[in-house]
Amino acid sequence: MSDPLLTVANSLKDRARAALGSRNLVLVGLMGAGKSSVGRIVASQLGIPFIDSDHEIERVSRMTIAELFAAYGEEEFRALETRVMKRLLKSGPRVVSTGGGAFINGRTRRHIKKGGLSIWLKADLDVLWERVNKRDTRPLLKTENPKQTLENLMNARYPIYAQADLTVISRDVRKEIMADEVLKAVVEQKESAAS
Ligand SMILES: Nc1ncnc2c1ncn2[C@@H]1O[C@H](COP(=O)(O)OP(=O)(O)O)[C@@H](O)[C@H]1O
Ligand SMILES: O=C(O)C1=C[C@@H](OP(=O)(O)O)[C@@H](O)[C@H](O)C1
Ligand SMILES: [Mg+2]
Repeated sequence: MSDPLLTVANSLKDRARAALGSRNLVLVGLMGAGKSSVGRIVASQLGIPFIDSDHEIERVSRMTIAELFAAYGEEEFRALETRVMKRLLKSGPRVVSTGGGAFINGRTRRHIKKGGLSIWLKADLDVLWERVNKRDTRPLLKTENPKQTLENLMNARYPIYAQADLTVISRDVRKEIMADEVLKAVVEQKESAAS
């Protein structure tokens, strides 16, 4: 006998997959929002490839993000990020998790708008801080007061992330639940576009 709960779960995946079509699903938002970890789950649920743009940048440059910032500075990093994103978005469907600054860069944002459905994982300061303060891999947070830096980035960037096609609130629930909320948002945008 089929399990009714399983049937609902399957149909959410199938409906989200159908709604996405050949587009890329692009996760944007601040450091710690869960783009990399939730994106991986969403891709596996949809049965399509997952790419994290930071990992791709590290693979092609054979350097870590921290090394790239230290050796070439943020401007060069952004130029490389733009090139990598442009290439990743040429074909789909894929789930592409971006680094937090990608959508803020005008050129990269235009590539995202052209090549994908963008989704902002929006979180409040305390949620982000709890997550990012456990690791020191993020060069932009190597400041005297990293929590204040994060808050400044929130103030500067949130109006721009708000231009994403969809928004999902990233909260302290399991990553699998966040992934389901992303899938639901994809389904709902399709249904509201059709009505
Ligand atoms: N929903 C969640 N619940 C608990 N921890 C989470 C959740 N989402 C992400 N994390 C953790 O927060 C940290 C940052 O997540 P990550 O996916 O790297 O974010 P981003 O790519 O947006 O910077 C990681 O350690 C990750 O395991
Ligand atoms: O917000 C940013 O400008 C950055 C976010 C990082 O990615 P995550 O958002 O995945 O941490 C990484 O791309 C780099 O450290 C710069
Ligand atoms: Mg990430």
